[in-house]
Amino acid sequence: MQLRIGTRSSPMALAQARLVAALLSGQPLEPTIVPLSTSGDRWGGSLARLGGKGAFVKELDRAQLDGEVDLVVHCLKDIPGDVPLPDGLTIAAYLPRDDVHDCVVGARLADLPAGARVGTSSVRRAAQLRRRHPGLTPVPIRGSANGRLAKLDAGDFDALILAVAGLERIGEQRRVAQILTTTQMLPAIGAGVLALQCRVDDAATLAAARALDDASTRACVTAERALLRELRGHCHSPIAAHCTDSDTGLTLHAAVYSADGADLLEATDHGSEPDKLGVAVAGELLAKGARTLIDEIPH
Ligand SMILES: NCc1[nH]cc(CCC(=O)O)c1CC(=O)O
Repeated sequence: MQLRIGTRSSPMALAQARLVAALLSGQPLEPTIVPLSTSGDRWGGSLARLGGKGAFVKELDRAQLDGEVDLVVHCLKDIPGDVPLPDGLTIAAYLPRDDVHDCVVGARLADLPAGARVGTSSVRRAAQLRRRHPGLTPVPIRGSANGRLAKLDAGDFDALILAVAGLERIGEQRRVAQILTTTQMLPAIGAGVLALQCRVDDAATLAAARALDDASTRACVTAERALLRELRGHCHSPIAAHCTDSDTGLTLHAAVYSADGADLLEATDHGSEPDKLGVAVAGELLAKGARTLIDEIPH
């Protein structure tokens, strides 16, 4: 049976699709990769003007609903948290979480001089950077991870903040100068997790994808995404969270920042039911005033 995997065309997305194809290959499946170009990839301007991060996933979703592809591989981090998945689509599997950390490329943060330009477009990363390193200047950057590395090499920036998992996927992990601990840089919701999306009526693809689902990762990201949903966070929200799973159950730690990093609200809770845990931690953050910080930043 042929199984067409739809993906964005960036080197990172193609690497992810190849990884999933390798995991799925074997009788009776013959995975093929169908690279699609999304308006998010073609557009060089501000993502906010294109409708946010959703620009990267919307067109893949449409191609899948139209039957052009059978399986779509998304970075979970890129799937909007404030809107439900389109009707007719479901996440059949979450692959085991890769490295969840952000890192610095080009220099260690402590070695950078005052005023150094640190490339990141993430409100979450910029807020945490401003909070811990007020002397450094976060500067917006767009494009694929490979494109960002090229801009660093061209001298446009003094350092970059990127996800370790992304650099590993494009074979550039040697460029990591400093791994940031989750205390130094609390990760994005869903960081390091690949989501395998299927049509709800496609039993054959669903069955193949479900075999790759990692239950522990599913529990953790279900808690993280329940939090995001309750906070009504969008891709420009300064929200960070990390859920871990151990013998004693799930622990969800979450934070909401002001864009300048001056304000920080934090909450941590334990539990065994992922959705309830996410709702509980979101409730604590809202009780502390998270709504005001989140709504300060335009969608
Ligand atoms: N926003 C783009 C994006 N989406 C997922 C990853 C990396 C892999 C991951 O965390 O799943 C990246 C690149 C980055 O943030 O450096």
